[in-house]
Formats: sequence, C-alpha cells, structure tokens
Amino acid sequence: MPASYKHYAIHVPATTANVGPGFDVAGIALSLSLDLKVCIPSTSSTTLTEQDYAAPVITYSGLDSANVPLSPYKNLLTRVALYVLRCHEIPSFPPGVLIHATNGIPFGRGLGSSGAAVIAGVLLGDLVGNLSLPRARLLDFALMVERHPDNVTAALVGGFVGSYLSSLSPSDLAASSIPLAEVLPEYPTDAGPEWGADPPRPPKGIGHYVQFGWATEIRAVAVMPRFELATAKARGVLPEMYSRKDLVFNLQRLAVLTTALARSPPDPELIYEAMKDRVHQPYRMALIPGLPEILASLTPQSHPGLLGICLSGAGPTILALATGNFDGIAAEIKKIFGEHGVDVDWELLSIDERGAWTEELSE
Ligand SMILES: Nc1ncnc2c1ncn2[C@@H]1O[C@H](COP(=O)(O)OP(=O)(O)OP(=O)(O)O)[C@@H](O)[C@H]1O
Ligand SMILES: N[C@@H](CCO)C(=O)O
Repeated sequence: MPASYKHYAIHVPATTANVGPGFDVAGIALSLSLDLKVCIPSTSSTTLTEQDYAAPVITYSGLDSANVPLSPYKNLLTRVALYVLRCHEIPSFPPGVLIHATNGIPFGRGLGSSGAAVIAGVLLGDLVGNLSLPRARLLDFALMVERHPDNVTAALVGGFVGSYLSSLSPSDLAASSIPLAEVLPEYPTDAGPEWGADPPRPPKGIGHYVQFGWATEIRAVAVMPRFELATAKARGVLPEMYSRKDLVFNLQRLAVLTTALARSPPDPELIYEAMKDRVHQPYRMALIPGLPEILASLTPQSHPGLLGICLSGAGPTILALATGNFDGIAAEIKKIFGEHGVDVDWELLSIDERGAWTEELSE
C-alpha cells in the first residue's frame, strides 16, 4: 500500500442532445452530474512496463451503479482512459489508482450518461498520464469514441452548444472509422492486459463548436420514463435519406432556435414552433409510448410558461423548456405517459455553463 495519495475530483454534467431540430448538432449541459474521485499514489510513475501492470480499483455509488461493470477493462470510463494513455505510449494505469464514481445521470434515458462517461474517461486518462491536453484535443479523443458530437461537446465545454465534425482527409477518415471495439479493446481481466498494437490516434481537429447565448430564466423540465432506450437501438430506426422538405423544415427552425433561446424575455410562440423536428422524432415514436400525444398536446397556450418540447437525446426522456408552471407541465407529461403504462420520474434542471472540470483535492 503506498504511503500517500494525491486526490482529485472530475466533474462532468449531464446533457440533452438534438434540442428540437438540432439532430446530432445541438446540445445543452444540464445540472445533473457524473463525479469521480481519483486517488493516485504520490510515488507512481507513468513510465511503466508490462511487468508493472496493475489494474485500478473502481467503485460506484448513485444511479444505476449496480449495472456497471467494475472490471477496468470492461468499464467505459477506464477503457476510454486507457485509450488516451495508450495513444501517448503509456501502456497502463500506474499501480494503486483508486476511482470512485458517484453517478447522478440515469443510464439510457437520453440525458447523455455515455457522453459524460466518455468525457470523464478522457479527463481521467489526461490526469493519470499527466498529459495536460488542450480542450480541443480532449474533444478529439471523445469523438473517436462517441461519433456524434452533440452530447460530448456540451458535456466538455458546458452551456448551449452547436457542433460539427470536420471533413477528414482519406487517411484520417480511415483512422477515425476504425470500429469502436478496436479503439476501446476489452482486455481479458484475469490474464492481464494484452499490450497488442498501438490504437489509432485521433486525427487533429475532428470537432468544432460554438457556444450560443442562453436566457437565464429558461429552465428544463426533464421527464424520465423508468425504462432504458439504448442510443444504438434508437439510431437504428432512423432512415438513411431524407426529403428536401423535411431537411429545410429542420434547418429553418434550427437557425431561429439558436438565437431565440438567448433572447430575454423568450418568445414562446417563436420557440415552440422552432423546437419542432422531422429528422428523428417521427421515427422514434414507435419506441416511446405516448410520445406523439405529448408532443401534440402541450403548447404555450395550454400550459403558460412552456416554451417548447422535444425528445431529449435519443429518448425516452422528454425535455420541456419553460420559464414557469414547471409542476403543471411535468404533471401533464406524467399523466400521458401513465395512460400508456409508463412510470416516470421528473426533475427541474438548469443549464450548466461550466462543463467538465478537474480539481485537486486537499485531503
Ligand atoms: N458512468 C458510467 N460508467 C460506465 N458506463 C456508463 C456510465 N454511464 C453510462 N454508461 C454506459 O452507457 C450506456 C448508456 O448509453 P446510451 O448512449 O445508450 O444512453 P445515454 O447516453 O444515457 O443516452 P443519450 O445518448 O440518448 O443521451 C449504459 O448502459 C452504460 O453501459
Ligand atoms: N444525437 C444523438 C444523441 C443521443 O446520444 C441521437 O439522437 O442519436
């Protein structure tokens, strides 16, 4: 057992992705979080050989913690951290690292739990490897793992964010197209790590973003059904091709929405229409009982205070942006879900402007 440890904390916010018509583009960081406490032996070295291999010990508390694999070679956080380390010629965690995760983001509900875990993993690798990577490079690593930028960008930088992926050169495209299973190898646990070939480095500058303004009186009512919907499944129902009419419908609304949510006081009529979508919600309705009725029946007229309503991320959570009447809005959504046999929890959330951050703790 090492004589002393250095203690750190890593904080990553939840996110809602898509934001109305902004499929794979617009995300908002919200006031739920994944928090890691990381203890690193003061004496540890990053110049390890295979003989020095020692797996970190991971523990969890909070939401869905019973469902997380604790093997560092299966857990998403540590697999991502290992990927970052191995891209910097550091083959493993230094011996004796302890990680405790306190999870406040429910899994598979459309509130960016996997995006938060990916960002936490990138920050963990950066911390343990003593790498001090700039934010843009941290984002490159995150985008090698989660290929749509809306959750991870908002989780990393905070606020209401729009992002796009660069057009890559053919060789960079080949590197970034390597299957995730190869980017994040699952090593056998009992035999120790297989050092194998170096993983593909992320091309530089994969993702670009801009932070939009946000009217501070706007809050987010998140109504979370008590069932998980895996993002992969919810992406599987989307078509490959869209009509020009539907694309223009979304582009027109997104252009208006990004500025409308920054104006104070917010204009409910403008925002309500600008939060409509024809790119993902219509196709995901079959996966979320009650979604068509919820989107059709709550309006700024029926529920004063409501600004707009949409699916949060890949669902099944419903996101209602509002300036008041939060209980009334949540109660109506809960009622409609109830009529479809779906139990829910709900939370009133604020925007998180800070994004992800790491601190050294004194104890
Ligand atoms: N803190 C965590 N630690 C380890 N694994 C996690 C953590 N958070 C999420 N995961 C993994 O990610 C999965 C959920 O990812 P998924 O993309 O399906 O949903 P989501 O990220 O919650 O929703 P969305 O992407 O629509 O916002 C979980 O089932 C779990 O395997
Ligand atoms: N833009 C993504 C967010 C979910 O992670 C989707 O809707 O599939």
